[in-house]
Order: sequence, then structure tokens, then C-alpha cells
Amino acid sequence: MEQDTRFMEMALELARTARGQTSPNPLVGAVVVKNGQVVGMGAHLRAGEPHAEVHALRMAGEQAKGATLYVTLEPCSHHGKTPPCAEAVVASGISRVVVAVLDPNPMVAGKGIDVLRVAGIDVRIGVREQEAKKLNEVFFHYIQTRLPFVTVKTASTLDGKIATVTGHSRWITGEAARSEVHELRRTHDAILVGVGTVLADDPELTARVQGELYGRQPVRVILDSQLRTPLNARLLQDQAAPTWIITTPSAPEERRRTLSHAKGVTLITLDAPLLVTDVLKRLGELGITSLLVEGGAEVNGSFLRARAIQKIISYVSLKLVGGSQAPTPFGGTGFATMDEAVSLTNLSIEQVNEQDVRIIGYPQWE
Ligand SMILES: Nc1c(/N=C/[C@@H](O)[C@H](O)[C@H](O)COP(=O)(O)O)[nH]c(=O)[nH]c1=O
Repeated sequence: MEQDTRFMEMALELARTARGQTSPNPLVGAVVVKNGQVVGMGAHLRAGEPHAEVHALRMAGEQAKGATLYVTLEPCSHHGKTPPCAEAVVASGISRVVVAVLDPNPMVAGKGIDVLRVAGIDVRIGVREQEAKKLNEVFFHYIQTRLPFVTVKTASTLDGKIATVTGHSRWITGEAARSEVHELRRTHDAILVGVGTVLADDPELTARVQGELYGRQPVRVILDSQLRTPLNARLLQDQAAPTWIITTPSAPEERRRTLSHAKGVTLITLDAPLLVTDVLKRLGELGITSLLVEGGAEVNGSFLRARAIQKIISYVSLKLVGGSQAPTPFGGTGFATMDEAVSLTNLSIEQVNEQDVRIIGYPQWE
């Protein structure tokens, strides 16, 4: 029924409006329709606040009786921070529910649907299911693995360089591509770089618009086994966001003392050598559901080697800089043969402007 598709698209659009705000909860949108008229709508805006269905049903009021509810994720049936939505839907008098995708949370999967069907509500599942899954790729990954969904973002020239032989890198991509990266940062719980990038670029690793801080600031994670992060690093001065420095027991004691007193800094000590899997496990335990890895080459190479990347976002600037020693996006030991190269699926390739191309893909590990 194309009506169902049309109204589910509306619910998906509503869900997207809260992008970057709902972590660790999913993005959810809901629309209540009676006799072809939209009488209620809502989105889940922040964890702990009402779910999308509750907002939509409140707006519909009495008109929910005999109406249809479109919702992008199966209504919850367990008492989380808010009462179960499935019961609220039954109480509202809704007679039909269309769900895009079932909740992947083992605690919930299908239970919300059962509550609705037992109450005599007609339920249809799977309208715009692929879009609904993609919208919550982070939530689905985290709820099933308790590990952050890892996106690696790279920016390189057409001949694959992230800097010139002299280390010069500002800028490879233009304004439009770089402002997309700030939007990307805003939607992530944390950004991770290696201390090499801190020493080379002295980055702020904040989400900004026109140079000013804007929106929710991600946690900044620095992999720094020997605590080489300089005290005068910009990201230690601005108090713009927490900075977690992940180190090892062999780091010099006086560096540990100095850095642990720097404002906004938390030291996290893991066994040496720092392993990507240990880092991700700890970040997952600390509630990081989405991690944006911004390099450098060594860190990207270690994530590749560990097969710990869910998504790649690569900006390629159509310019050539040459230099056999100029660094490339993925360093480290690399794979020995082309057979081991990892392919990307679900590709999206778009020109950001006449100079920059954005390539998004999902590594196919198995
Ligand atoms: N050189 C470039 C990038 N470079 C990315 C990192 O090397 C920089 O350290 C990081 O963007 C600096 O972070 P900031 O201080 O918070 O702005 N990334 C891009 O997308 N395009 C580039 O041309």
C-alpha cells in the first residue's frame, strides 16, 4: 500500500531531525494518521525523554482512536527510563500499527509487536526496513556488540596523499568537505586520533561552524602509550570537550602526574601494547556508541589490521601532490597481497564540489 510507504518516509524524516542528540538511544520517528490525515507526529529527541510514539499520540489525543500509527522502530515493551510505548499505543485506541523494523535489542525483539497483537491491533512490519536499519546502524551495532560503531574518515589527494613530503596538509579538501566533517563530528559520541596527529597537526578535534563551537561536542580520545601529548596542545587548552588519553603502564610517571592534572583530561591505562580491540571494549564500557577515527595513518592502519572498521568516509580531492615519501591514509604493516585487500559495499560516491569527491562504503570483512 503506497500510503504506508509515504507516511513511513515522513516518520523516517522526523527521526533524522534528532541526529546526534539521542545517544545511546536510537533515532525514532512516529506519525499518527486518521482517514488519510496526519493528526499527530513526533521524534525521540534525547535519551530519558519521551519516545517518538508518545509525542505523536499526545498530539493526536482523541483522534488516535481508530487511527494508524507509523513508527520507524518497534515500540518498546520494557520499562527503560520511560514507561513502555506498546502499552501506551494500546491505551490510545490506535487500531493499526505499521513498523519499519523490529528492535534488534534481544530484550525487546518482537515483544512490542506481541503486546500490540494480543490487544487486537493490526500490525504490519517491514515498510522501508532498509532505510530504517541504515538510520540506526550505530544503535543496532552497539546494542548487539556493546562496542562503538567505528567510522574512519580520511582526506587525501587523487594520488592518495594525506600530506606532502614536508608534512604540509592544510588544506587538502575545500570548505564544503571540511564543514561536512564538522557535522560528522557533531553526530559522534567520540573522535579518536593517535598522538602522532596531535604532534603533527595540533588539532582541536571539536565540532565547529565558521570556527565557533557548535552543537554537542564529542569526547576526544588520544591513543598515546608513552604520554607524549604536549601540555600546550590546543585540545588541552579549550575545555570544549572531555579529553581521554589512553596510555599504558610503561608511560613515564612524571608525564602521568602532569597530564592527569590537566583540566578536562582523563587518563585511561590499558595493557601494553595498546590493542584496538581493548580500546574499543573500554570505550564501549564507557558508553561510546559511535567513534569517528580521524587518523593518522598509523592509527587507521591498526584499525584496518584489526578489521575493526564498520564504515569508511573518504574525501578525495582531485589534485596531485606526488612524493614517494608523502604519507597515505592507511599506514602500518598493511596486507601482503591484493587478495587480502578489503572491499567496500553499499557504496555512495558523490561530488561535494568540482574539486572534492566523497566516497562512503562499508568494509566487507567476511
Ligand atoms: N588536512 C585535512 C584534514 N586533516 C585532518 C587532520 O589531519 C587535522 O588534524 C584535523 O582536521 C584538524 O582538526 P581541527 O583542528 O579540529 O580542525 N581533514 C580534512 O577533511 N581535509 C583536509 O584538508
